[in-house]
Amino acid sequence: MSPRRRRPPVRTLESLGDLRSKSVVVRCDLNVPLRDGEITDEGRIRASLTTIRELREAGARIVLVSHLGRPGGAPDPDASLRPVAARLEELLGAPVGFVGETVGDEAERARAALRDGEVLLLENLRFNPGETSKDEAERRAFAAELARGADAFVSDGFGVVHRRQASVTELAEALPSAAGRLVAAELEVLRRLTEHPERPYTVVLGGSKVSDKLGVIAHLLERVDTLLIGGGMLFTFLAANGHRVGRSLLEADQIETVRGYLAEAQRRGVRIVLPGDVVAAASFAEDAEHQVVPADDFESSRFGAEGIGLDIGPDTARSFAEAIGESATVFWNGPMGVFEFPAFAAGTRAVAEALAGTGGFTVIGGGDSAAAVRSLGFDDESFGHISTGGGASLEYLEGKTLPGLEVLA
Ligand SMILES: Nc1ncnc2c1ncn2[C@@H]1O[C@H](COP(=O)(O)OP(=O)(O)OP(=O)(O)O)[C@@H](O)[C@H]1O
Ligand SMILES: O=C(O)[C@H](O)COP(=O)(O)O
Repeated sequence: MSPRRRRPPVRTLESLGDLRSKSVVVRCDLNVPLRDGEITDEGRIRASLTTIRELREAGARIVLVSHLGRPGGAPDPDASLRPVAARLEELLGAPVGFVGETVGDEAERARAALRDGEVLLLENLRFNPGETSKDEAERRAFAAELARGADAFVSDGFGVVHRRQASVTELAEALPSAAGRLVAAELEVLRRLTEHPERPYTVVLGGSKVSDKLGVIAHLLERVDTLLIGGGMLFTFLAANGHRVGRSLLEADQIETVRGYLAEAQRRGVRIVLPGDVVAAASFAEDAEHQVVPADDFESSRFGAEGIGLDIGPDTARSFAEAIGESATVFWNGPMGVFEFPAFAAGTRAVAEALAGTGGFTVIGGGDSAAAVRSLGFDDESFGHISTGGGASLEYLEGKTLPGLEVLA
């Protein structure tokens, strides 16, 4: 097992001293799922409230910044934070100003006009190329614009602490900075998973950010007893075992890597459970015709090589539920299928039920995973913890140094 560095604690709000009449920029992760302009899960907005309320009570002048989606450095009306400002205002029970730009004259005027305890949300950070630039100087320049006129920075977007982006890393370096309450609370739970996980320890992986998350597996193999693979990720595993997967999500250039994981798991005695059956659909659509097929014969469905895998099958769901039931600790990231379409939500529901029903310590990580369990009718109390960060919590569990936490230590 690789040596486990103890991570230094992050600075908390107390380190910033008295914030009355101070201009405080708060990085939140308000990246909520939207459907036709409607917020379909407001968990991340609710999770941000504790810090905002505390700063209001402290009399700070609060400038909130966040990203939404991946608009690629240019304005995109479909990724505007305006609907989020409206919902935040309702949940906070206090006015939340909004300006349609992140930096510029209008933003500067609105920031300067804030009075003690008032809240302003700026437009999507990722409309600006400097936010996600690979060039450190560009990120630094954008962070300097965000920092202008501010006295302090609070990092509370747990979902992005694994990103080296201007509002996460360079902004924290530009101002006196500390972790907000959400980041601190998330770290407390995740520390329990990394330092003393009760065994057997099972990790369930799914979702669609396959290339982001495959790499996590190498590190998880050193730490877990069982890995259950569903969601978009499973098809790269099936391909690694020599099976055809039609038009399903596939990272062809990762097949060799995945073969390496399978061999390594065998060497270490880690159980990787792959689906025995999957749901093949005629197309990626809510009302697509579909059929359950053996995972090792995916193209045997009536859609042949045109089929696209959108969920794990019922046998797989049962075997995953059984493995979860036998575990003392379970971490789950990524839906098992395209749960947004009811016809392909059964696998995700089965896994959620198994987590809710086990006596073990359960943690769900990820914006979409959290949205999935809530949309299927589970309440947050059914699970040990629902983390707002998908990629972030996984990278934390991997043992990686997260850039957004390093700058707060
Ligand atoms: N077989 C599949 N094919 C395509 N997409 C899938 C499949 N299974 C699940 N998905 C999609 O995966 C998406 C969620 O994946 P993602 O990796 O973003 O999850 P998350 O970790 O919970 O979220 P985040 O990383 O954004 O916090 C869902 O929108 C779901 O429809
Ligand atoms: O949804 C997430 O995991 C966070 O909001 C981070 O988004 P990103 O993967 O686009 O950086």
